[in-house]
Amino acid sequence: AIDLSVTWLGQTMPGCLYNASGVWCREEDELEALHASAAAAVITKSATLKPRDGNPEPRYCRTPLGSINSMGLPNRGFDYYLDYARRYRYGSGKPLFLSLSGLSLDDNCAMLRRLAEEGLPAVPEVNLSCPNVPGKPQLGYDFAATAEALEAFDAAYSGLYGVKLPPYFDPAHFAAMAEILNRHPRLAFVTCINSIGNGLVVDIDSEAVVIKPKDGLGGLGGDYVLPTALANVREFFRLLPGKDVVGCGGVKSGREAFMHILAGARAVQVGTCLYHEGPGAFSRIAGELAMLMRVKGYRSLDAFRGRLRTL
Ligand SMILES: O=C1NC(=O)NC(C(=O)O)N1
Repeated sequence: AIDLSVTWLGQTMPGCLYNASGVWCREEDELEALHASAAAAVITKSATLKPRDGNPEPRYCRTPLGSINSMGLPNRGFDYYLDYARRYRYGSGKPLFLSLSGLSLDDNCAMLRRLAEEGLPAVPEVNLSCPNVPGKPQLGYDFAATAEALEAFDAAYSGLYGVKLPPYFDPAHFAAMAEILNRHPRLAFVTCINSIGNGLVVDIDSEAVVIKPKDGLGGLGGDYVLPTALANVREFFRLLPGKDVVGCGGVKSGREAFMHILAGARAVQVGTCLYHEGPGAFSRIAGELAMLMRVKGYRSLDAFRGRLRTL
């Protein structure tokens, strides 16, 4: 039999696929649908301390190659997701991750401290990479600010946590970030990647952009981002010994999930594809991955994780 289970963060989850933060996870009924699906874990929409409406619509658009979004962190606020985390069924074996995207370092630390006080099994994934809040540059592109933030996170939260990284495009940037991330032993995982920020999709019929915020600039997902996502997974897999890398970006079938794991991913998140297919995507993709493994003679993910060959 094919084993798709993943052991990390001191627990074993029944599979390797779950949602990317932001997709199918803002409302409790969405989260419950994910938990009831073949998703092996659940992560909540990035929370800010207070509820947010987000950016004006249209703010999401599907394209033949994926998606563009400038949601602007619309969410129910930290208390809503903390309340959900209090009632979540951890006994299912499906971990719950809380995505935190504070609008300031103080907000991120306040949320981490509140979460620590609760002593819940939920694991924080701190979003360093939202590209869509006007006036808020992506923290992950400011190395000094990232270094300062991680020191503060360590002081605010005594458990294991992760960060959601933006895509990087230069070996010097991979090295600079790895040097910072490797200072933090309780930073247990990085999720690579968030959307490729500030793309521009043009509709030639209307001769206009397709989303309203930021004059049409938005984060790209889907086929557009797969090679960049795989590069970030493989580089951080090499550069962060002892940490896990979660793959996110361009996964729409067992093939891309296989690629992410081959590149080193411990687990794999699904965003754009989930947005359009719904939670049924998880059983389809898991089945395709299992079939691919069977054909190749792999019985578990450990048999090929990180074994991407170079020439
Ligand atoms: O981190 C984020 N990445 C995105 O692509 N969009 C959302 C958002 O805009 O809320 N946040």
